Amino acid sequence: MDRGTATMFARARATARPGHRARTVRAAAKGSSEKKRGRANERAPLPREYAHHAPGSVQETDDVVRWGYAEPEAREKWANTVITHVGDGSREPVRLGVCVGEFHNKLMDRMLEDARVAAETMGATIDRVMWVPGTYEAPLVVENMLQDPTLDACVVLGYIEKGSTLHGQEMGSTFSIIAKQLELEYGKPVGMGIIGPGATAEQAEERVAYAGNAVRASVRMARTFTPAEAEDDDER
Ligand SMILES: Nc1c(NC[C@H](O)[C@H](O)[C@H](O)CO)[nH]c(=O)[nH]c1=O
Ligand SMILES: CC(=O)[C@@H](O)COP(=O)(O)O
Repeated sequence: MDRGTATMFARARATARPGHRARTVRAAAKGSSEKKRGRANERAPLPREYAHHAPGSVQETDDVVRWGYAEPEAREKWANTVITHVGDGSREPVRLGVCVGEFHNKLMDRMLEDARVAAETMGATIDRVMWVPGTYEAPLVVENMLQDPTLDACVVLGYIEKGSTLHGQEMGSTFSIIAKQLELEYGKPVGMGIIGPGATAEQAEERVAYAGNAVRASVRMARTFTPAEAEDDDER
């Protein structure tokens, strides 16, 4: 990480809302409540519509995954370590906001549908969708969605195409830094369903499933880290 980026993160941490960390921990603890335990471990089959998946991605398989640390011969080595997989054991409903770039409208229609199917499979709902001209417009929408107490997480869908200059790279890294900074500031996950930068149209076609990946990741994250005030709102 270069110095400018490190300074930006340091500033974000310094200005993060006071007490947020405590709320996050409380929310995580709440995740193990009776209510959540009741719906634990239900799994719906995942659709396999697209050819390309992130290699080795756990979310992308319905097969039983065997973890090295859980094998009998490894148990002793890990006996004193708490090992968890974020979001596991919870089917808590998660309310998502989705921000989509109009720049590649046809592809985005398909990514949005992939996101919807993934949300449904995960026991989450997409409660709000906002289309923006392109990825550069997404940061303000992400912030707005994270501020909304009726939403638990936000997912951004986009495609940053291969251009002839560094414009796309600049867009991608600027957006990534801001999105992750906002995630830390608000303590709500921001799912990154962005293809590229630098992806050709053919590569983009094969990566529509990045939308579902981002939904599954942010739903799992929200189940563990959703801030207390968003949950409290539900319980009032
Ligand atoms: N070229 C891509 C864009 N460009 C549009 C910008 O995001 C923005 O709307 C414009 O600069 C006005 O502020 N957006 C993408 O999402 N993907 C691209 O490949
Ligand atoms: C990634 C882009 O925005 C792209 O369309 C712009 O192309 P260029 O890098 O040739 O300006």
